[in-house]
Order: sequence, then structure tokens, then C-alpha cells
Amino acid sequence: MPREVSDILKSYEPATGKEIWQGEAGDVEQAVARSREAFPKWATTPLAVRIEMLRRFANVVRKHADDFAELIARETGKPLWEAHTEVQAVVAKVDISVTAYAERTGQKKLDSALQGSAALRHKPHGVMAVLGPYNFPAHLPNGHIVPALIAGNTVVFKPSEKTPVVGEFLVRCLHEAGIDDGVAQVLHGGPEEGKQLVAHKSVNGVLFTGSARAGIAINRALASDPSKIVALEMGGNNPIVAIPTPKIEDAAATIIQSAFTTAGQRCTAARRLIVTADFYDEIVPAVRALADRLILDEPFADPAPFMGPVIDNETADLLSESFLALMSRGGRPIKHLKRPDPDLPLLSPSIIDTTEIEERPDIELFGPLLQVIKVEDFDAAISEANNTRYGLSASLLGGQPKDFERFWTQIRAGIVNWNRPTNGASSAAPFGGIGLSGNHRPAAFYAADYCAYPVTSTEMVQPRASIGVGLRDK
Ligand SMILES: NC(=O)C1=CN([C@@H]2O[C@H](COP(=O)(O)OP(=O)(O)OC[C@H]3O[C@@H](n4cnc5c(N)ncnc54)[C@H](O)[C@@H]3O)[C@@H](O)[C@H]2O)C=CC1
Ligand SMILES: O=C(O)CCC(=O)N[C@@H](CCC(=O)O)C(=O)O
Repeated sequence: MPREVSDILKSYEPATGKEIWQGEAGDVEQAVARSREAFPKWATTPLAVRIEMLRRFANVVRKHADDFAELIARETGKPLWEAHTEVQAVVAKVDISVTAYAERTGQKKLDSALQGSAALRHKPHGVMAVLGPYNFPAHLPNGHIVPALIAGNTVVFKPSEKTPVVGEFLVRCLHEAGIDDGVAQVLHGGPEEGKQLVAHKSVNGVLFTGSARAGIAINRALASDPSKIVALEMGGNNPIVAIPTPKIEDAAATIIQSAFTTAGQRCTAARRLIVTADFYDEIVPAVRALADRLILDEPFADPAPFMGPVIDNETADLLSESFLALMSRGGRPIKHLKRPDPDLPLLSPSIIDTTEIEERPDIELFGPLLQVIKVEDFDAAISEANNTRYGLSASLLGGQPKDFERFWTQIRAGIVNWNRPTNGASSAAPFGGIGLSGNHRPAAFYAADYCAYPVTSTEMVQPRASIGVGLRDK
């Protein structure tokens, strides 16, 4: 059937608005069929060979690091220096996932209470659909793809419709490393193709990173299909709590890094700065002063910017409207959200005090917009920090070890830090959240867990058994 015009996808450079790519949405049926066909051979390829191929992939990425970083910077708008760190994370993922596979899954001999020997081994699920977001278009899908391939699954990867070029580049690197076209495929498309993949009867697992809205839709679509493994890595409305510390400049820098790195487009970005009243007049002006100095520019500018644009004009419009909506409900701007060019999505870092808003909307505003909430004391700060349906990351600035112990005990989130940013999580640790942030299938080091299922066996070379009771004499 000829394709509809709506199947044409386009990708734009956020910093300039220039179109950089046009393509068609992929054929879900065909992609899944190829993946299913490739599965038996890949699943039975020795683990050592699969690992070797992924190590080759890491080398291919290293070889193309400059081109890859440039592409990420162009297609997402993030600064070039930051795009380079994303490429490094793609490379580092391979060794970390090899270790994780052995530690979390792999094969083990078990102590057997029975006669014979007992073993725990893991099997791949089959065809995995990987659905990626735009903010880390290489690193985050790669965080599903690499462990899935090591475990012996085949992968159909649908990149975000906003970053198809980076998605395609990533998969080309896998192919250049010798991994078959059917073992790892890119499938272009938007939510529609995502839905079809999720629902496809030959897809055995859905590994998703994106918004809570889409994650919930996936969960709902699979409510009557318990056979699929589903990992949902979703957003956050993350708190950073500041209580008195003599290190005001460092605390301010930590807040800035948490809120505005990647123009606030990190799932772990701090959205709410919760400050006790005895520290407000010291820390808030320091944060404002530092935010005033941040360089906002296109990714390749010299001097290098701290942050670039958000992904597109629609997102920039939504953030501008959200800032105004918070103001109209009683928010007090500390630093206005500005958009130097109304036709481009470059937004200045913005800060608004929302203490006086009675019912603050508990939504993820995915951009450079930080809300400040003044509270009476540390108890109130903890309670305000937990005043969210999400639970991805949280951080405490200042205080003593006993304060952090209390914070750690009472905060509901998958990442709970002390005097460190809410973001910048390590790939060598589990990465996931609770509430609307995830479905208890953390990624990063624990991605190994959802990429294979355990099979226990008790084994003997020959049958040996006798029935001790309940038998009639011969
Ligand atoms: N917890 C984590 O590890 C991370 C979470 N995120 C979250 O991702 C979001 C930003 O990324 P976006 O690309 O805007 O997310 P999104 O949810 O709009 O899209 C993510 C992917 O899902 C697909 N999709 C959308 N609706 C779908 C549906 N109903 N069924 C199947 N697939 C569907 C999209 O086409 C895309 O490939 C933020 O909410 C951010 O917090 C981003 C990075 C990491
Ligand atoms: O997935 C990993 O390997 C580690 C987690 C990670 O990289 N987290 C980053 C990015 C998360 C994001 O925005 O979306 C972070 O915590 O900054």
C-alpha cells in the first residue's frame, strides 16, 4: 500500500530551525519479522562472541566519536562538549554491561539440597522493542540495547521522532561492528509506530525511556498481556532541599547544575528547590547571581555555552506558558524566562518562587524552569520534597550526617544524594525511580535483570531415583 504523506518524518536542528533529515516511518511488521528470524542464531551465538562484537561496537563509536558528538549536538541542541560526554557514556556502557550481565544474571552453580547438581542460567526473552527519548538520543536507548544484545535478544529500536538521525547513527555503528542487520534494527516513526511495536504479538519485551504519559499508555496497552517484560524509565518532579551550609557558592553551583544542565532536559533535573526559611536569603540570591552568568547559545558557539536550546518551538511555547501560568497563580519570578528569538527554542534559565501557590501542579516541566519553595524547617522540607507522585531523584544540600540519614530514610526516590546534584547518575549503579518515575525495573547496572529471565535446573547425567514409600511388593 502506498504510504500516506503523514508518514514523512522530518528532523530539525533546534538551534537554527534548519531541516536536517527527511524520512519515512518504518514498517513495524517487517522489522519485527526480521528480528524474530534473527533471534535463534543470535541467542545461540556464544556469549563470548556476542561480547566481542559489542566491544567492537565500542571501538567503532570511539573511531567516529567526533562525528557522533557533532550529530548529537546538532540534532538535540546540547553543547558540543556535552555531546562528547554522551558519546563517552555510549562507549562506557559496553564494559559496564558485560560486568552487570555476569554479576546480575549469567550462570551460576547452585548448592543443591537434592542429589546431582543445580544450576542457575539466564535466557534472553526474544525480540525487544526499545523506545527512546530525545534528550539523550544515543546514551539512553543504548543503555537498553547493549544489555539486551549481550543477553542474546534481538532489538528493534525506535528512536524519538525528534532525533531520528542520532538513532540511525547508533545502529549503523552496531552494524559496522559486524552485528547483523536483523539483530539490531532502527525503525523510524512516532508514537503510532511505538504503539504498534508495543502491541505486536511477536515482541517479547518493551524497554521504554520517556515521559510518564507515554509510559502509562504503554502499561495500559499491555494490561491484558502479562507475557511481555516491560521496563519503564520515566520522568521526575525532583526536589533539591537546601538547609544552612557555609559553602554557599558550592551549594548554588550544585543547584544550577541540577536544574539547568542540558537546558533542564534531564529526567533527573531538579525542578523544585526547597529551602528552609533560615537559609533562603543567602542561597536564593546566590543561585540567581550564578544563573545570570550562564552562557546560553547554540551548541558550537565560542565561548562554549553552558546550555543550548530546548528541543523545539512547541516545547519552548509550553514552558513559556507554564511560567506565565505559575505567575498567574501567585508565583513570584526571581529570574524571568526569556526567549531572545521568538522563532527559536532558546530559553534562558528561569527561576520562580511558587511558595504562595496553594496547589502547585505536580507535573514535570522538562526545561530550564526551577521552582523555589520556602518552608519553615527541615521536617517541612522533607514533607514538601515527598509532595509528588514521582520519585526519581532527590538531593540534600547542607546539614550534618544525621540530617542526611533522616533525609535518606524518609525521601521516596530511587536516587537520594547529599551535597551532590540530583542528576549525573552513574551507569555503574542501578538507575530508576518509584511512583510515576518507573515500574520497578531500574536501568543502567540493573538493566541486565530485565534483559534475561532465570532458569534453574537440577541435573544428573543419568536418571537415578527410587521410590521409598507407598509401593506394593513386586
Ligand atoms: N527515567 C529515565 O531514565 C529518563 C526519562 N526521560 C523522560 O523522557 C521524557 C522526554 O522524552 P520524550 O522523547 O519527550 O518522551 P516521550 O514519552 O514523548 O517519547 C519517548 C518515546 O516513546 C514513543 N512513544 C510516545 N508515545 C507512545 C505510546 N503511546 N506508545 C508507544 N511509544 C510511544 C515516542 O515516539 C518516543 O520514541 C521526559 O519525561 C523525561 O523525564 C528521559 C530520559 C531518561
Ligand atoms: O542510564 C545510565 O547509564 C545512567 C543514568 C544516566 O545517565 N543518567 C543521566 C541522564 C538521565 C536523563 O536525563 O535523562 C543523569 O542522571 O543525568
